[in-house]
Amino acid sequence: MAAAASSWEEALRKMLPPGAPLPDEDHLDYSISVEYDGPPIPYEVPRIKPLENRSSSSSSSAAAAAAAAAAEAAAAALPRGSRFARSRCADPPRGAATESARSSSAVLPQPDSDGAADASSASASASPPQRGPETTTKPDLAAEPPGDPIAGASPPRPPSSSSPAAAAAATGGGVGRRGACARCGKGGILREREACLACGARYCGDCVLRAMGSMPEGRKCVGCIGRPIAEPKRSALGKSSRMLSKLFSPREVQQIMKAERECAANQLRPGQLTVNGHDLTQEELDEILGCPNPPQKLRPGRYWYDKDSGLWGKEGEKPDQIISSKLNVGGKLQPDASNGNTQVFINGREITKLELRVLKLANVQCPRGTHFWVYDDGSYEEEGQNIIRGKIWEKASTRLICSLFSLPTPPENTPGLREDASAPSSRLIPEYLEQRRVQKLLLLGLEGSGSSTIFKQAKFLYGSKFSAEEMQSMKLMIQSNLYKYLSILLEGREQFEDEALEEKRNRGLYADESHPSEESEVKEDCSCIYSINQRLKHFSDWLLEIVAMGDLDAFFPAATREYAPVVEEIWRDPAIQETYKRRNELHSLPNVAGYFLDKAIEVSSNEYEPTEKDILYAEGVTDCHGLVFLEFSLDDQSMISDPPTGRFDCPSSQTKYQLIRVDSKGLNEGCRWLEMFEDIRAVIFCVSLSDYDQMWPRDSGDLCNKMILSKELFENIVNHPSFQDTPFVLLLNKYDTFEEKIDKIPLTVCEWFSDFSPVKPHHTNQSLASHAYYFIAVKFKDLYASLCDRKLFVFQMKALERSTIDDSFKYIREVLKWDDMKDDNVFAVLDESFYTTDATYSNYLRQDL
Ligand SMILES: Nc1nc2c(ncn2[C@@H]2O[C@H](COP(=O)(O)OP(=O)(O)OP(=O)(O)O)[C@@H](O)[C@H]2O)c(=O)[nH]1
Ligand SMILES: [Mg+2]
Repeated sequence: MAAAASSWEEALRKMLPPGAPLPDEDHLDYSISVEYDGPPIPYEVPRIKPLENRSSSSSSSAAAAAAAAAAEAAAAALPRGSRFARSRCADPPRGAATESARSSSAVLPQPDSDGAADASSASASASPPQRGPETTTKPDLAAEPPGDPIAGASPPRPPSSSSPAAAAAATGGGVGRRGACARCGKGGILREREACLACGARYCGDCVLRAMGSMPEGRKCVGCIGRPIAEPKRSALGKSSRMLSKLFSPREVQQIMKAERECAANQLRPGQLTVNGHDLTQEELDEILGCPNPPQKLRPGRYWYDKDSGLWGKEGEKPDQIISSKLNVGGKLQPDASNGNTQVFINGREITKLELRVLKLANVQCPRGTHFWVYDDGSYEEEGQNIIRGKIWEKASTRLICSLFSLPTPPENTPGLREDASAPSSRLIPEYLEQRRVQKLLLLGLEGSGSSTIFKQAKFLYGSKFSAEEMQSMKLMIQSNLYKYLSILLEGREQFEDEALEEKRNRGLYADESHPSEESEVKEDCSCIYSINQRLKHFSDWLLEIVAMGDLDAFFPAATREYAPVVEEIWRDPAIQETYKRRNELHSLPNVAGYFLDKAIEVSSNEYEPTEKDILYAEGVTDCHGLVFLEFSLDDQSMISDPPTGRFDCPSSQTKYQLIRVDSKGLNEGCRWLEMFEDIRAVIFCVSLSDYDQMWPRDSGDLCNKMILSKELFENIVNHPSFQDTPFVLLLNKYDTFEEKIDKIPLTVCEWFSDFSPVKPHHTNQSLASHAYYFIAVKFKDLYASLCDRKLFVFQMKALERSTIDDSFKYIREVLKWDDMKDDNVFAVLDESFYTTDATYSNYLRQDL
């Protein structure tokens, strides 16, 4: 055991930066991702072993066993062959098994004594559910050994305050530890539980069937049957759990879930909903819930509803969904229903700023004072004009824009749904599931950080092709970039020439004093290695003038072919080649300049078609107003940690992602795009590691270190109100260039990193680049924590290597899962274990890894 622990420690030590202490069980996290590319590990990664539930040992030793098993299980969450070593830069583990277990809790919120678990336990104690009439119970359940878990026929029993264990469990104190089973009083917070949707009492796998019986209304204690569910649990309705799938066949689970969703007791009640200012009656509620396309995830609250278009939203907010139109429910739609202030109206409602912007993007003319009439198929006309001007949601691009900005679109099959009205289960259309599963990822970064390369790589990777139109504009962009690169070189050449001649002159003057006879020689020699001939000089002056006037785009690429031979000639000229050797000093010259200038003639030809590599290397990406987006799926089977098996309630194993890239100009211009995004799942912020010695002009024109500019942009984005609760992933890009550079140029040239002083201990063979990488990662993490007191996730990448992009998206997917778990509170996940949130956590409990 000790040997195993020390080998784990050794393995872990190799992954950490030299000198970093081994992580402490309480502080371990996964938030810096590094790729483990060492040799295969010579030992088995520990895996979970089944817990012996029926052990008669004391509760404390059972708890110890449970903790050990959970620890082991958590260690198994590092999948065999995983390329992601989860490492951390603080404090020591004791053996990797316990360590990984802690690491999961480090990513997740710690138990909170006022948390949901307690709340529901407390509610159980405050109002103990009544016993069902058909229930018979045994006298002392705490003393009773857990029976056969499949003994569904055994009499169920709700938690009873007369049972000491249950009472202790309910109050969260005494023998019953937090999260202990409300029936047998055993187990701790790490044990899996099923909770009653009404009273919140939690039961272990051995007791759940006895407590809940055949579940005619889903997961409720027998005594709670007929009672309404607790509202916070509404989102859990119909979502099964691991425990149920262990206890029942998939078909039975389906039936229980159907009952849970559809039984009368679990539905909303009339007084809970207000629509257009009127409380709904039972009939109106029935009409809403029974319509072909009812509101999804309906909760008690105040809503507005536009009968003509079907638009539906929360009072004072933008539309949220499009439901069936013409329902006879609620009062009259008020102009201020959604709190709009645009002076543009749809069916009498003043629309919100966001709706107006999207309408404009969709090319709908809507000056102030316009009153539209919009019908449920999206066709619209101006009030009183009787001419249908088009259909708002007709174009796929408009639907995508709506989806990017979280505005609803009618389901594709809206008309067809009417016919299915009689079948209640047809309401659970997969499309809604799909919609729910779209995750928006916002990709940002300073100019040149690599965000468009990442975007393009994702496009190549996940199968979406560049259209002919995009290819054409990519070609024009590459062609005109040739001139941009050339102008940077020519400008640099002029500067180097001036400096060289100046130096020569100074040397000449010096020589003049000591050797007056050389004077005339020096005066005559006014050329140097950076000098070009008159013809090229003429071209150079002309080009630099165009650039200075900002007219480059007007001249090129129209002039591309005409000047291609000159470009080629200048590029090959020794003076330019000498200048190119000093490209480190030409900060605005991208690394790819040489690549494209080398093939100037080919690129300039009419027939030129950019290759995949050209597209990747090209700076920027063709876009619309600085915004590009891409929709793709990741095969959930390829998760870093494997998904649970047998997920019967999740038909699609593909989560859709929308990758949205806003270019740096869009960010500079008052972040105008950012405020339009609402439900961004994660902000992916890209930083070029190799920027630490680069200078870049601020808006004011003053030069500033580029890493500092990245830092400032990062701070602005983190502080942006749109992203207050959004997880951030930092992609530290261009690690390849960074590795090359770091040995030549010290990291301390950037003042933010002036305290970098690596000490290389003997026991690791980590490179300077890897030290420096960690240092930068931790700088950003500390900065982030100081701004918002959250954890920043960091990923190292080389965007030109496609595999690192794939890995980064898989890492991001994991981050989203961790974030989901955080939202739902891991203890709730453990206790209620709904599939929607447990994909990662389930690995800690699986036995078949
Ligand atoms: N060596 C190296 N070059 C990279 C890497 N990632 C991107 N580049 C290059 O860096 C340059 C800038 O990358 P972009 O993706 O265009 O940067 P950006 O963030 O989109 O910046 P703008 O397009 O200027 O807004 C391009 O020439 C890329 O080919 C990398 O990991 N390593
Ligand atoms: Mg770019």
